[in-house]
Formats: sequence, C-alpha cells, structure tokens
Amino acid sequence: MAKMYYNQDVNEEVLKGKTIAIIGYGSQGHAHAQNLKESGFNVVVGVRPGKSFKQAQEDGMNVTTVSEAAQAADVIIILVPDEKQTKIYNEEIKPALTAGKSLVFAHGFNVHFNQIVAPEDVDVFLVAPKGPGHLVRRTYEAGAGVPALFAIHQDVSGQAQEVALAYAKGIGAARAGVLETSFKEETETDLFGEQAVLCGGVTSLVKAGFETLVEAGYQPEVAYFECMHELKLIVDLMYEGGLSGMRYSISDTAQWGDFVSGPRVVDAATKERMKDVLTDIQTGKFAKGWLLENQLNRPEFTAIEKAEETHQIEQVGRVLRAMMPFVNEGKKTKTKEVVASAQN
Ligand SMILES: NC(=O)C1=CN([C@@H]2O[C@H](COP(=O)(O)OP(=O)(O)OC[C@H]3O[C@@H](n4cnc5c(N)ncnc54)[C@H](OP(=O)(O)O)[C@@H]3O)[C@@H](O)[C@H]2O)C=CC1
Ligand SMILES: CC[C@](O)(C(C)=O)C(=O)O
Ligand SMILES: [Mg+2]
Ligand SMILES: [Mg+2]
Repeated sequence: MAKMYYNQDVNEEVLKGKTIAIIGYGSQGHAHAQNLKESGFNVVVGVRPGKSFKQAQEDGMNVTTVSEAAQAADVIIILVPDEKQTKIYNEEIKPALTAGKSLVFAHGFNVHFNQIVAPEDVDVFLVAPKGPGHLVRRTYEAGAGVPALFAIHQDVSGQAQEVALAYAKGIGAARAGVLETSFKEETETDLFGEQAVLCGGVTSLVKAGFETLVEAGYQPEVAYFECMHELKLIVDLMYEGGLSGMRYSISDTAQWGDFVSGPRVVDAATKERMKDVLTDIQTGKFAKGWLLENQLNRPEFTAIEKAEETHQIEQVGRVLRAMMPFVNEGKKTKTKEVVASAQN
C-alpha cells in the first residue's frame, strides 16, 4: 500500500511565512488561491488584465500582473492552461525565478515533455489534485477535500517535500489523502485517465448510448435521463462505496445486465485500444500533436468543440436542466452553466 499523508502528518509552518503566487485564476487557480488564503497562507494572484483578474478582485484576492506576482513570491505555481505555460513562463516568470524560490505545477506536462526547464537553483515540484478545480473549491468549503499527488523534480532546499505537503494541506487535499508520485507517472496517468476513462471514455460511452436509443425511435428526453442524468447518481454511489456499493443499490436485474452486457460493450478490443492511447502518451506522440495543434491556432479542436456543443444530447440536456434548477442551485463556484444562467 502506498504511503498516504493526511493533515496530521503535515507541518504547514514551512509554508506559513512565505508568499505564494498563484499564476492564473481559472478552474484550479481560483480554488488554490481561495483555499490557501482561507487556510491562513499568504497568497498573491498573478493574471493578465481581463475576466479572471476582475473575478479575483471581486473575490477579495491580492491581484497583480504575472511578473509582479512572480517577483513578490517565494513559491510560484503555474495554473494557466498547459499549452500556454511555456510562453508565460519564459516571458513573465523565469526572469523573477531567482535562487531559492520554488516553481510548482498542478500537472507535470511541460516539465515531463521538456517544454519548461527550470534553473538548477530552484525547487521544482508538483501538487496535482485528482479532481476538477471547481470541486477542489466546493469540497474545501464543505469541510472535505479532493485527494492529490505530489512529486519532487528538483530539491535544492532540502525542504521540497515538506513544502509540497504543506501546500497540499492548504488546498484541502490532505483531508482526503496525498501520495507521492513522479512527474512521469503523474503526467502519463493523468493524460491516460482523462482520455480513456474520465472524459473521452465517458463522453463517448454516453453519446453512443444516447444515439443508440434515439436511432431506435425512443424519445430523446428518455435517452438523456437514462444515459446522462442518471450517470451522476450512479457514479455518486461508486464514489461512496465502490462498484459493489453501487451494485448494492441497483436492482438484481440491473446487476445481472451489468455482468453480462458490460463486457460486451467494453471488451478486450477496447482494452487493446486503451493500450494504444497509453502508448501515444508514453512516446510523446499525443503531447507533440497537442502542442502543434496549438501552434496552428487549434483548427481541429475548434471544429470538434463546435460539433460537440450542437450534438442532440446537448440540446435536449440544456432544456431539461433548465427545468431542474436544483441541479445548479447553491453553487458558489462558477461552472459553465452557472455563468450562463446568471447572464440570462
Ligand atoms: N482543470 C482542472 O481541474 C485541472 C487542471 N490541472 C492542471 O492545472 C493547470 C491549470 O489548468 P486549468 O485550471 O484547467 O486552467 P484554466 O484553463 O482554467 O486557466 C485559465 C486561467 O489562465 C489565465 N490565462 C490564460 N492565458 C493567460 C495569459 N496569457 N496570461 C495570464 N493568464 C492567462 C486565464 O485568464 P483569463 O480569464 O484572462 O483568460 C484564467 O485565469 C494545468 O496544468 C492543468 O493541467 C490539474 C488538475 C485538474
Ligand atoms: C480529468 C481531467 C483533468 O485531468 C482533471 C480535472 O483532473 C484535467 O486535466 O482537467
Ligand atoms: Mg489532466
Ligand atoms: Mg486530472
């Protein structure tokens, strides 16, 4: 069993007198900044003028430019999109990254794939929450937390692990459990998880199920409730009690169907294709493709995003969710639909 770190194992004092620059105030940035501040740490947010700059000010943050935040801080965490990090690092962070500072990431992509190479006289580590930023904030506010991984790439101070754990505690992760990894393991498993299971796998499964029912003549609303809305309720049971916990709550008929039909849908061939996905991640093929796609101004990304947003399941879903205001009620953190409904 891996060594897990919890609140009682962590000395937060190593980080208490330091200034932490949160670069970016998006999904992870707003959560880290607010959680760390409420945990008693000294936070400065560095972001370009615009939407999230304004939001950070409204949230009562000390906000400034990326360069100024990097200059003011002892610990600098880069929480802008992976594909933008190298340029921002080179132009606005590197000049301020003097000896003895710490450079931190929430995902190892740019270090692992050699896009960012830090000076040798700074600590480099990652603290990677295993969950979306909006939930990192929401669970912290509820007194709970999202688990996280930490990894040390450079430890000049001899304190990198202690500081990483204090950081993880500050964002609420040590309430749930923190464990050590390497930049390689975090990067490759995170990319694999989001592509094959959590995001790519699930969205493809949901759409295929929805389309199968609609093409067979069933009502789209029924297909939406069956293949999308209820998924959250089923996954909540897995989150609470694993696969067996979920199976305890469903009917025996559903459980038998799960046993006999599940492996017909996701079979050995699917697993072989998952291995191909993993190989592309391990060899750097995926990373290269994503970096090139961005250099070309995202032609494929934009086209696919547009097609996905107009898929029938999205159209039906928007209408049905508007009839269930409780789905987004009471959420302080701004997910896409909460923002849209506030603007209407
Ligand atoms: N999303 C998640 O839940 C998770 C993300 N991670 C990792 O965390 C990191 C951050 O990801 P994520 O939170 O999704 O990022 P977001 O896409 O949410 O980051 C957006 C933020 O970056 C700012 N930004 C964008 N471009 C610039 C720029 N040129 N200069 C200054 N600020 C800029 C945006 O400002 P503006 O409003 O002005 O555009 C906004 O504040 C990544 O490494 C990611 O892999 C790790 C775990 C989960
Ligand atoms: C699952 C997607 C993720 O890896 C995450 C929320 O953990 C991401 O990169 O956003
Ligand atoms: Mg990820
Ligand atoms: Mg992830």
